[in-house]
Amino acid sequence: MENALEKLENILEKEQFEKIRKINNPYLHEFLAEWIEWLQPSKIFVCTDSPEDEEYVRWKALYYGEEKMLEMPRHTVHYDNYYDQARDKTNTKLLVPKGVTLPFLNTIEREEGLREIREIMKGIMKGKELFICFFVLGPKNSVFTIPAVQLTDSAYVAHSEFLLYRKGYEEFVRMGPTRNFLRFVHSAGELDERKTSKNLDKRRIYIDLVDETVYSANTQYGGNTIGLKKLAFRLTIQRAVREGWLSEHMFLMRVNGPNGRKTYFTGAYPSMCGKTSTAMIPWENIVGDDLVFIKNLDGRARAVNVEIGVFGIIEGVNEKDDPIIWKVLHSPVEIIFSNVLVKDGKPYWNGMGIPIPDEGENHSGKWWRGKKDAEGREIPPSHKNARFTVRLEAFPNLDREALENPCGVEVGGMIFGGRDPDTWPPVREAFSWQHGVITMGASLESETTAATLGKEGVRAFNPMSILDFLSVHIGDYIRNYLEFGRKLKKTPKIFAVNYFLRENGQWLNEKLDKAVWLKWMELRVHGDVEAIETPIGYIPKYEDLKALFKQVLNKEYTREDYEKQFKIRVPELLAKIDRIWKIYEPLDNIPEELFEELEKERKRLLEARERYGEYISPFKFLNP
Ligand SMILES: Nc1nc2c(ncn2[C@@H]2O[C@H](COP(=O)(O)OP(=O)(O)O)[C@@H](O)[C@H]2O)c(=O)[nH]1
Ligand SMILES: C=C(OP(=O)(O)O)C(=O)O
Ligand SMILES: [Mn+2]
Repeated sequence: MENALEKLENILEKEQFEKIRKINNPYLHEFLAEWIEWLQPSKIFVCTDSPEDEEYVRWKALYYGEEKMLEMPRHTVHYDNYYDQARDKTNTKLLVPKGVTLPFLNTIEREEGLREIREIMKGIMKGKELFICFFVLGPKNSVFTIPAVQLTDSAYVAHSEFLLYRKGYEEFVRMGPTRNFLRFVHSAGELDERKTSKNLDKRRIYIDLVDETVYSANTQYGGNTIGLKKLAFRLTIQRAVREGWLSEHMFLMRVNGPNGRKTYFTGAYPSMCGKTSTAMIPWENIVGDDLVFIKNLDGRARAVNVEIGVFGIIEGVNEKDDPIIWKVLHSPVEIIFSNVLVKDGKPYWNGMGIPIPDEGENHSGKWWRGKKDAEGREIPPSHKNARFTVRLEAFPNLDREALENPCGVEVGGMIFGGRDPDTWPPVREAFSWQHGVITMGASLESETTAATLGKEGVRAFNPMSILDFLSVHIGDYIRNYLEFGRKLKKTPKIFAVNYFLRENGQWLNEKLDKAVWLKWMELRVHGDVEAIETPIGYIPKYEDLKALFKQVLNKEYTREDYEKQFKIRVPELLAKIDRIWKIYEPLDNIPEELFEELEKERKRLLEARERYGEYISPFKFLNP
């Protein structure tokens, strides 16, 4: 019988085969041979780490019409189908062995799922070119490194990955025979005249936890297709829980303290809830904006950015609030804009703070102001989930050393936050690791956004901002978190933030106020300021915030604003504990500490209500 390598020799052109032959890995060869036979591409290109191969992919994205050039050199625009603009939760499923169920997530029995996805993908690349690409997650040559191979017939997807991930071909050559790599098989499927996926009824994202392989078909939107991003995330969560580390939906940034002190923070907020905009605050430094790995190295929690680029939301990016992103988006560095309005070669998006043309091309095709979609809804100039893809090296505020350090950076603080209109104060600190993990991380709720298909603005349970990606039982996931903290010699402090408090339809905070919360948290990590003890954790003292508002934003911060923002909302907080309790109670396998910690918090709130009433001014806790 022919072995896999011989098969590949027969299928691939000589030049391409030589690239594969250099990788001495029968597991890779088998995977490639099997899938190439199944997908039946008409042409195959293997990407090494050379600049020429990357250039080839970039050029093919233009050649096949998946991207178009814009006026500014190195800028391109890509469109996804009008109905393919966000993550498709309904058709994303975890393949699980018979009899296994996982709370909250769509699952399908593995054999059945594999049969279905194979059927959908059979011959799907006829007439198309397959790109075989190698990358690594995390820095190279480190305890964090996870290699991955991507098969895709979308040059746009491959191009995006070259902007977002470290190249991994040489790593595969170096590794030799090993099964230890993640696998992604993607096809955009049949394309329409606008080069967007046509057969959305057959859109599927199937995650095989056994073979560490993710299949994605008949979709182009990055959140569904870029293998190393949210698809790999499901696989790495599983690995992390198995091996005792953390794979998280978090930004990683440096907050600059007094006298040049550098303190690193991670922040877990659900999609579209402020990770990128927080990590991009001009006077602080970004390391990553979406995914981190955290490991216990020598008793300290150390974190790396999984990626090297940003797939960021462009809506609302304007010169005033996001000066750095704004500048990068207007400079001739390599950028893919997706689902924005284009007129005369220039990209435009909602909320960019300058006049937007009344016509052009956007995610709906030819567009004019007032245009309605098939459902009768008016189409805005750009989609809410329109994005930009760019390398981090384009940003002047990048902490390059932290990005490249194979041992990562020590985490001083971990932040949890979401879109919460009425319950949590803007910032607070947990009493302990366990208190933070349970009452902040595991109790996170957030209003749904346009990052997923479906209704927006619905309050939803989203523990650690990870619910959409959770590939293990939530009880095991939380237990691993608690355990991770217990084993550290020094635990990071845990904080919760809320940028989205509303009263009478008005935000209680401005977008840049978060810069002040960050500075306060930095001071707290080092014990430089005191804080007020409340039933739900420590909150800032008015005087400290007043000084920080002046110093950081040159703004007057009034006592009234402080009281309004930081009052302890007992009824909402109690209702929330009830909601969270009810979610966890029926699940088996939830660590007992979770209920204990929630019960203690409930008791503290009831006592406070007894003494001070339902809505408690923070000043009350200062002078009881
Ligand atoms: N009201 C309000 N909106 C914000 C704030 N920070 C970010 N946003 C908006 O939230 C959306 C998503 O932000 P982004 O940082 O890209 O979220 P990510 O997906 O978590 O990285 C954007 O439309 C921002 O304008 C804030 O402090 N207040
Ligand atoms: C790519 C995504 O990430 P985020 O919105 O968190 O930036 C996504 O959710 O589709
Ligand atoms: Mn983001």
